[in-house]
Amino acid sequence: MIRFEHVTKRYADGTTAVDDLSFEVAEGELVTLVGPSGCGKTTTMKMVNRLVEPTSGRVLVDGRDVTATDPVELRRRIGYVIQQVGLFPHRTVLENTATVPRLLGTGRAAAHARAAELLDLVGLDPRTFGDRYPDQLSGGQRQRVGVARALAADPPVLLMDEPFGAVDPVVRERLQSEFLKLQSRMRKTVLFVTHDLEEAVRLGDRMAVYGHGRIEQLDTPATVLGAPATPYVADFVGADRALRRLSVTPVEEAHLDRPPVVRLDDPLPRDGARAVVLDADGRPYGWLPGAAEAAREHGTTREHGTAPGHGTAPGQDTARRPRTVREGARPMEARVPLGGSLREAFSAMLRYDAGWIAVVDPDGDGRYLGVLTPERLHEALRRSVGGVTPR
Ligand SMILES: Nc1ncnc2c1ncn2[C@@H]1O[C@H](COP(=O)(O)OP(=O)(O)OP(=O)(O)O)[C@@H](O)[C@H]1O
Repeated sequence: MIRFEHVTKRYADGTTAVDDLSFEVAEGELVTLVGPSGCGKTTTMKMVNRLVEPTSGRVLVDGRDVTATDPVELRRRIGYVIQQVGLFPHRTVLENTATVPRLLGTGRAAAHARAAELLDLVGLDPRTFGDRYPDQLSGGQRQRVGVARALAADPPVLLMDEPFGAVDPVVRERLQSEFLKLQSRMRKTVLFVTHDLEEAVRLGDRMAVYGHGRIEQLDTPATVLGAPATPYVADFVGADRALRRLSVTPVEEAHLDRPPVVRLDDPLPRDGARAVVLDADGRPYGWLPGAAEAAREHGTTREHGTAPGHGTAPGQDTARRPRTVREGARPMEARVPLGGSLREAFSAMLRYDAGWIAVVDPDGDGRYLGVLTPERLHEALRRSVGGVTPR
């Protein structure tokens, strides 16, 4: 747990970087600090591991005033990830990752084994990357090593200062997703500085919006976006905050439709409605057009007689018509986990031009739970951005 009590930092030249700051990051919580350049985010963070000392007030980590702790020992207990990752150029990726455990006295073999585990955890195969040097990695890979290295001593507290700042938006989004997955397992206490509002919204259990040296609002992303506390925050989160809310509004049970379900090995229902097709493990496999829909399509094919690879010999139409669910099933690629964001669902719907999105169990094996239709998605979107609740 990290606690700031009336902390002020005035630099020697008189700049007040942080002004009477009080807030707390609970154990296992990830708080993002977001705000314009120069508003004191980095200074706040550096006061936790004593790279900067407060002018007044106290910073406590796990109840202990950091100024009463030896800075070297403190920094070993607090993982620190920065944008310019600061890897040692003449050490391999594995050696870089094992740095802190080695400093803490762990034997070489054990430290390397742990480092290999961590590299794996952040998505770098230690057999491929372990023996490389930092300049043989891409920017995104270096960032991952930075995260792995910060985790190596298993610190309860992580400070992350624009850790994904140096990579392009696509890689950044992937690193964010992976980090979220990791955090849901590790539950570290994290202070995460970013310029990027999307990132702050996506990653934070809570987000602190900074004005000059002060926090203007500290709350869940949904609340900051939905009910900005001050005109400054409203301005900062922008006019399109309603849209941003989509990123933080989860797909819920109540949004789901439950059309008929058939199994892959079932016989084809004759007069059925459109159905969802599940495989033997209860995962979505595809969808089956309703009888009327299928007949319409076959009618069209017969009329034009142009289906590729088929002649016009009598009886072929019947042969072409599927007889089992497996033959008749069409792919259903668009899927989101329950609890995934409406934004994710919306973008899957657009990407696959899909009428149905399969909603699956987020834990384990992707079991089918229901579908999200365009109508239900629309309804959920309207509710999320504060529109009229449909009756
Ligand atoms: N060592 C220093 N001496 C004097 N002023 C400093 C020092 N470090 C930072 N500042 C000033 O303190 C203020 C806050 O800086 P800080 O780096 O904490 O902001 P930030 O919000 O992290 O900015 P950015 O997003 O640009 O990194 C700025 O006005 C900065 O110029």
